[in-house]
Amino acid sequence: MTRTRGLRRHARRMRRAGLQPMIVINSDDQLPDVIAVVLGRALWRYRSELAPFTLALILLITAVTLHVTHPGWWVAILIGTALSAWLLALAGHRVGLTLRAERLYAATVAFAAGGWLAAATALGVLYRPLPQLLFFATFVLGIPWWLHRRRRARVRVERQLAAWPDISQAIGLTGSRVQSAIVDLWGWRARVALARGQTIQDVTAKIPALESALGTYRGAVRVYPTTDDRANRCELRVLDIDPHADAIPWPGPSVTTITEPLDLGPFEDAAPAHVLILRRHLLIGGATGSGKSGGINVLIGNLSACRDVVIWAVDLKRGMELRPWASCIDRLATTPEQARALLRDAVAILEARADHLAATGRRVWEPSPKMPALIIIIDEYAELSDEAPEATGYTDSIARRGRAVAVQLIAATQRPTQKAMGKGAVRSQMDVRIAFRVRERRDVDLILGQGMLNAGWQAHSLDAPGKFLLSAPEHDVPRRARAFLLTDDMVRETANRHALSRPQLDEISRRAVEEAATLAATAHATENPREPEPATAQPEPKETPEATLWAMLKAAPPEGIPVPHLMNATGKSRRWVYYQLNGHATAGRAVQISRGRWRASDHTDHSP
Ligand SMILES: Nc1ncnc2c1ncn2[C@@H]1O[C@H](COP(=O)(O)OP(=O)(O)OP(=O)(O)O)[C@@H](O)[C@H]1O
Repeated sequence: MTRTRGLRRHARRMRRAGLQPMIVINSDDQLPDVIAVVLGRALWRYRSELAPFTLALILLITAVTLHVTHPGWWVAILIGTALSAWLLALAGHRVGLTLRAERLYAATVAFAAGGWLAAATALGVLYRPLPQLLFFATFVLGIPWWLHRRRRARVRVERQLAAWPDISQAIGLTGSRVQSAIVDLWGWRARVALARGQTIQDVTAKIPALESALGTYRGAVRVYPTTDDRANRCELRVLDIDPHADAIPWPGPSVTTITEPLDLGPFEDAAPAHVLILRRHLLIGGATGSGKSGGINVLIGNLSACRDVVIWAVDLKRGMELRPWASCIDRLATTPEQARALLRDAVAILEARADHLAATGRRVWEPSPKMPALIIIIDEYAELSDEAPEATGYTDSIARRGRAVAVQLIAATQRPTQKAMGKGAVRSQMDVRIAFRVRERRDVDLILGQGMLNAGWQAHSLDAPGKFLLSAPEHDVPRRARAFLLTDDMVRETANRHALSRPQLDEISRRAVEEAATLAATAHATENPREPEPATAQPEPKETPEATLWAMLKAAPPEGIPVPHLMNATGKSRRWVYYQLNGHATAGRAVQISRGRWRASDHTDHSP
């Protein structure tokens, strides 16, 4: 025994000297003892991979014991098995089984293991086909275990952390300790306690050595101060996968309210690019094909899940980009006239809200499902300036005065030159800037602001679609991020899911829109006594709700008009709208095109 301890000490000394320990055995040495040590270490090191065999062995021993001592316990085992499988399936997330597949797997294993144990307790382990069953089940149920990505990642991290004393010594950070570590989707992060006199700068200087010692790719290790800012602690971020190597599928909405920051996609170190957009205007710029529309999809995907936001949009490319979201967009303008009317109404809302705030002695509009924020998305802003230049006066007002009343702009454009952005203050009022790849270096300053290129915001060097730089009050250093990517199916599915839960504009805003439309109609009638008012998305304000609904059904595009639009235009409840729609459908006057979308039937020429 003393000899073995001596051998171990010797091996440790050699390892410290940088040599591989070599075990020398002569004929009269204590061979079984050394083999036991090596075997024990291997069993311990590979304990995770061996877990299915360990479980099978435990079952076997337990079954043999119980069959001899308490064969009648099989009923209790069976009840316990059913109960634990059921609990794992239903409440497994409480013990860290976050995915449904993981919970189902755990429940299946519990059920199979418990069922076998009950049978073997009653009948004996040699009762056929119990031995064969145990053998095959170990392998079949072992496969998902061996292939499970998170388990493998955890084991890899555990091994790297176990080697930390050696690693820290090899790179000159002797005495530092890993206090805790978390494995996530992209790799792992650990809190490191530094030895006396070591600083975070010492660790940063050792990053290349650390990457080599951990066997990662170059650029995979980041070092940050800890949140408590202690000088003798740091956070180590180790990436297994480069988060920007491939397109990153959108995981779904990250918010349900605009009062929380939403997640646009990960930065290079996998930290989420969270940005708050409440009471802020957004400018999105980038060359064609750089991913602007993808970025807008992420924004709308999140906003569509917020019950305290009404989305309006202007898409003068005939609605090509934004139409897939139509069921979640309360009002979509696809022609210059509609855009003009939409922005005019937005200014009317802004003013009505400002009056309301002044009258009630409040400073800002707090969005809620009953008093939602209004977000106006303008895709390709330059087209608006070109085709409806007078409408940019409205965007100017919104940009300057919209924040407090939560009437906000999200404008996207390739190059936000002064000409493209109209003459007003829109560009200078943008609080959050998102720069996708630009073609020319000088475009960086156009999107992000004067001097940003020289300050290191190199948007011209972004090398893949969807990559962007984010400038916002909480993001003041240039860090590359990559937007999530929504496939067409994801857009369709998300829009369908949220279409029915979209909020309506509040009473104050609705009344402001009606008044603005009446004023515009009166002004138009005065200027052009014979011509009718050009068609806009809004119906005649004086019509009855029934007539408004019918007019909108008749004017609906082939894909139908969303129910929230009908609710908004008529000012009636969902129940009322559906009651009317059912009446029209029964009479053969209206048809449901898809979920929540209706139009007048093709064969009808009679009004109700
Ligand atoms: N986040 C992303 N991750 C990976 N690929 C992306 C991402 N966003 C966009 N792409 C790819 O780049 C292509 C162009 O993207 P997108 O249409 O969003 O660019 P754009 O800047 O809006 O272009 P345009 O100004 O011509 O409309 C898309 O078809 C898609 O394949």
